[in-house]
Amino acid sequence: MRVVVALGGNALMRREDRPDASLQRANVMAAVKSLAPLAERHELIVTHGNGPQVGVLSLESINDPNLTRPYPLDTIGAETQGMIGYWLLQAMQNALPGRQVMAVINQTLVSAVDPAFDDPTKFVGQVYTRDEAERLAREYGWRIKADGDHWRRVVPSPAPQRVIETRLLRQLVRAGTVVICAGGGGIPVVRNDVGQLEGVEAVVDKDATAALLAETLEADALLVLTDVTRVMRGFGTPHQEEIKQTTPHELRAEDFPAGSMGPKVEAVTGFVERTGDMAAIGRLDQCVQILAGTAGTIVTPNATWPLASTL
Ligand SMILES: Nc1ncnc2c1ncn2[C@@H]1O[C@H](COP(=O)(O)OP(=O)(O)O)[C@@H](O)[C@H]1O
Ligand SMILES: NC(=O)OP(=O)(O)O
Repeated sequence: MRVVVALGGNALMRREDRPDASLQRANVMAAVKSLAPLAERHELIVTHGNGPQVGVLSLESINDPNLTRPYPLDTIGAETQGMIGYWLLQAMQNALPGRQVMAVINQTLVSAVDPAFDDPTKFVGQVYTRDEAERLAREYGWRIKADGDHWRRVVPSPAPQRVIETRLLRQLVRAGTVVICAGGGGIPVVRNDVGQLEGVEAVVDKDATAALLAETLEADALLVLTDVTRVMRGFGTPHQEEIKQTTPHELRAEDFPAGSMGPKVEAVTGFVERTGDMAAIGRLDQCVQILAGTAGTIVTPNATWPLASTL
């Protein structure tokens, strides 16, 4: 099977964690321990989030007295691909001796007139109190939004239209390489007036790019891996209930929050609708069981889809 997994930002660094490299590397090693059995049995493509890390590197750049202007977000996105990609690459190589593993820096085409540029929704960086966030917004010109009980910086997150390097990625996968790519949803780029690629100030949603990549690379399954066992109906209410197996039709009848579960549900729903294959959302450490259909929220084209026999 060919499997695309999207590794949640939470798996690498929780919002409230200190951003020390040692902590993130330990989290990456734990993630890879869970993913290695999938890579042993299947063609594996790994994408990862970068929201917390973009915030850290952006603040460093803002506070660098030697810079005339802070680094733009496309450049910071590339930095996070290099940094997280390197951690994942090394951990995968150590876990899978004899397997070819490659981490690539790559770009995702977005529309320069995507409405997301006027309505930032992607949370980046750490959490603040409302007062702190408002002070930073005034000082740095940030847009901020409530994230649960906290406040965070938000940046535009335009829809991914195409992963620029798709053909090369396909060749790597066909050659048996475990491919780490489209980190942070891919470096956001547009085509300028003369047809040249150019970076833009944005952070693409990695779940949305993972779904696009899964479709274009003809994956058999898309796994969106995060820190919750299953998607819940009535999340956070006394009546919340886990969704075990569902269909795009059923999921589209529910409401999920824009900054967290919403993009994941949209990604899996869209993939299943467009391809007729399976997708799932669940906990990283249960990825093997999720692929077998025995854990997570499994999304199939219809309720009678023959899960066990197909997987
Ligand atoms: N209906 C829901 N079911 C389960 N989790 C939900 C739901 N709505 C919101 N969440 C929240 O979504 C979070 C996962 O989204 P997010 O923090 O963006 O993940 P990641 O950083 O791993 O990509 C969970 O930790 C949970 O708090
Ligand atoms: N780029 C992105 O979607 O990152 P997170 O998963 O950390 O939000």
